[in-house]
Amino acid sequence: MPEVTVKNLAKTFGDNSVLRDVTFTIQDGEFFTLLGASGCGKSTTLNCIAGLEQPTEGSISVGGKPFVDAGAGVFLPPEERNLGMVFQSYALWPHMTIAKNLALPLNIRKVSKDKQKTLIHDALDKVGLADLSGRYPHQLSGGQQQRVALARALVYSPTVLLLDEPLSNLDAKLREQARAWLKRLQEELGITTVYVTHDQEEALALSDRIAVMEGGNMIQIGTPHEIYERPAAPAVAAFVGRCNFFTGRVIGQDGNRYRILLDCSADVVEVESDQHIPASDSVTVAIRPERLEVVPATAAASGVNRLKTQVITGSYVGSRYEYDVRLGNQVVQVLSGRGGLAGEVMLVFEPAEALIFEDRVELPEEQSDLLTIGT
Ligand SMILES: Nc1ncnc2c1ncn2[C@@H]1O[C@H](COP(=O)(O)OP(=O)(O)OP(=O)(O)O)[C@@H](O)[C@H]1O
Repeated sequence: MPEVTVKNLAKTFGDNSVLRDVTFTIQDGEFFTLLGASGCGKSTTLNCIAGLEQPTEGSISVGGKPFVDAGAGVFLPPEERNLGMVFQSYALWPHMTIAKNLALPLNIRKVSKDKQKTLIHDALDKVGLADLSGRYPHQLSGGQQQRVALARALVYSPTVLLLDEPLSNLDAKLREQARAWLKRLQEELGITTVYVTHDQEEALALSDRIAVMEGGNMIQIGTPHEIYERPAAPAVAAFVGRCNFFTGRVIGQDGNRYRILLDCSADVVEVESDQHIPASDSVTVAIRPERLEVVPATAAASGVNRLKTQVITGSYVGSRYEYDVRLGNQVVQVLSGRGGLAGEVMLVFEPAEALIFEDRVELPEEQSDLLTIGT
């Protein structure tokens, strides 16, 4: 299975620049996800790989074969790229049986009828639908139709699988099942896969690596663990998982531990970071709700990062309790195992659990909910 190389890709529609200098390499057999808010350029990137869009600048090659090179005037038509593609709308022909739907791409490739039969059976078998080849699409559930669309993309042994939000028409429960199933299938087949989604949970669960996009730029590429634990920018922390942001100023440093005066409450917090941040610099501190803890105000008051706050609301959300607490003029979200807290509480976190970003995030006057950037 080949490697996909995308270099300095740019795309403009008229005056509208929708992709800027996008560069990445997808390893052989990798499940690689393009993640970002609506309109950030995920589908355009995928369509450039598929040959459905022509990039304004840059190049794409698969397994060393040039698919497009804007500078050199190279453009391989989609039908010569041998890629499997599944869209959000499954695009099955309603008046044709499942077997006939799968035969279409084989007819185009002039595969003999005998061979077609075997290939169609094998492809439907891979997605667990070999028994349903004589049915029409309307006789299948949404989840089954989605599998047929996948079988149709696999039937001619494509070199790379391109999936554009293929699970988004399924209801939540089915979607989770389909996710696990798709991941298993991709691993079994070992097929290089490019997946587009705006669903961060889906991206974390499925991917070997994720590329987070914002406004036509790729802002971080990493494993799900890296993206979640070490987001490269506040926008990544906000988009992947939930995150509280606090602006402040560095007022001291001891080794890799920084003392930061928070704007919202004038509290001083301590945060560990390996970056070099000059004193008096304005920074943003980011902490995920599950990395914060709330304890009764009467609990031990000594130690670092113990901040007096007031509970605004507390609710039980199944596995945990979710609190909104007020820290100065800001609302902070906390996910805690501890229930029944009200009134004044102490907000606690470890210096290594927070992140410092040198870019200062614009916070609203009174933050009423978690800040999401770029959505
Ligand atoms: N054919 C087109 N002509 C003009 N603008 C386009 C065209 N196709 C896409 N765009 C614009 O390019 C930007 C990126 O679109 P794209 O579909 O790649 O985003 P996306 O991240 O996949 O979003 P979504 O998840 O909503 O599909 C959008 O602002 C969109 O309006």
